[in-house]
Parts: sequence; C-alpha cells; structure tokens
Amino acid sequence: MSALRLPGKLVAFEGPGGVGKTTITALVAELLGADGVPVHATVQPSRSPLGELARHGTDTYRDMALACLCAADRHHQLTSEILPALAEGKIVLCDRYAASSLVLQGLDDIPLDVVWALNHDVYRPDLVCALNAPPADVEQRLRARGGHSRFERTPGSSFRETLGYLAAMTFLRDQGWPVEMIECADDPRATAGTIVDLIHRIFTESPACP
Ligand SMILES: Nc1ncnc2c1ncn2[C@@H]1O[C@H](COP(=O)(O)OP(=O)(O)OP(=O)(O)O)[C@@H](O)[C@H]1O
Ligand SMILES: Cc1cn([C@H]2C[C@H](O)[C@@H](COP(=O)(O)O)O2)c(=O)[nH]c1=O
Repeated sequence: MSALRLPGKLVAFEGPGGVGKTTITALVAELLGADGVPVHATVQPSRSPLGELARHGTDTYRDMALACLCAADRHHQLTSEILPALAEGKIVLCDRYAASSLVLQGLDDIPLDVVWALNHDVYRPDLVCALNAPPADVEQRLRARGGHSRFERTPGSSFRETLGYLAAMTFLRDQGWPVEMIECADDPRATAGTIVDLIHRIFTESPACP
C-alpha cells in the first residue's frame, strides 16, 4: 500500500493527550471548508465498533492486545474510509495516526520495531502536524478536562508523552515521513490558521506526491 499515492492529501495531527489535537483538527476542517476545500475529518481510533473498543478499552486492553487492536483498527479504517476519501481527492484530517501507537504502546513497553511492524505499510501521510506545547500547560489542561484513557489518567503523562512524541517524530522523519513541529499558541484558532497556511503552501507547491 505504501508505494501507492492517491490524489487527496492525508494530514495527521499528533501530540500528547490534551495538547489540542481534536480542537485544532475541527478548526482546520472549518477553515479549509470555508475556503471551499473538500475535507474529510476523522479520528483514530475510528468510530467503528473496533475503534470504539480500543478508545474506551484502555483499562481492559493493554500491551500487545491494545497494540494489535489499534493497528487492526487503523488498517481497517484506511481501507474502508481514509483511502476512498483520498481517492476522491479530499484532504483527510486525522486526529491521531501511527505516531500515537509508537508513543502510547511504547508506554506499555512494546518495542518500537514491534509497533512499527504491526503498522506495516500504512499509508504515509502527506503531512504530520506534531503539536507541541509546554508539558506543564498540557498537564494542567488535561487535569481540568479529565483524562480520556489510562494513559492520560497517569500523573506525569504529559511529560512522558511529550518526550515520546519528540522521539517518534525523529523516527518517522528517518522513515521519510514529512513531519512539521507546530508550537501551539494559547489561542487554538491562531494555531489552526498557521496550519491552514502551511497546508495551502505545501499542497499548492507540490500538488502531486511521487
Ligand atoms: N491552544 C490551546 N490553549 C488552551 N486550551 C486549549 C488549547 N487547545 C485546546 N485547549 C483545551 O484543552 C483541552 C484539551 O483539548 P483537546 O481535547 O482538543 O486535546 P487533545 O489533544 O485532542 O486531547 P486527547 O488526546 O485527550 O483527545 C480542551 O478543554 C480544549 O478546549
Ligand atoms: C490512536 C491510538 C489510540 N490509543 C488510545 C489512547 C486513548 O484511549 C484513545 C484515544 O483517545 P483520545 O480521546 O484521542 O485521547 O485510544 C492507543 O493506545 N493507540 C493508538 O494508536
């Protein structure tokens, strides 16, 4: 699957829990939509039964079981939802993608090469937006909002995840994935605007990926 490039563009939003992935994905979708760009916004784990099992099951499923569940959901969602949208020429905005597995399953002590192998040949995004913010700020927001998962409910998760994403981004760059570090502003609209400018610039300058 990895050699195949489709007319649409896949943009992944990654970063520690609470950094603002969901907020910013929604704002970018809104802004691109207002520019008349055909957008499909989605999330991982997916909204399928398999995805919901992973999303709400982090207390029950751990280690290799959770790693396999998340990878299976990603492969299925690519086939059933993401690749068809890319084939139609849409910009697909994905709240979490493979880096989330490298980091979160890494926190369950699954070696990076094992997680990468489970994600074998997943579609390479056209852009990975690695959202970053001071971990102390993210931790504070997370505690105010409440953790969504076993990972986020563990004190100090923002610090561990921040380091994990920095390492994952280095790894993904080495695999040829296009990663942009995005320092999140206090106002998520400002960050979304920066990303929309980036998307217009990158995709207008190189409309087709080899
Ligand atoms: N730039 C920002 N500055 C301040 N607060 C923000 C910012 N972005 C998002 N928030 C707030 O922080 C909280 C977490 O945001 P959000 O749910 O978008 O993060 P997330 O990265 O998707 O989290 P998770 O990984 O848990 O799904 C929300 O209450 C949101 O309103
Ligand atoms: C994509 C992905 C997700 N998870 C887990 C972690 C959380 O429980 C949910 C995501 O929920 P959130 O609202 O986005 O925080 O799924 C995982 O363990 N591995 C993954 O690759």
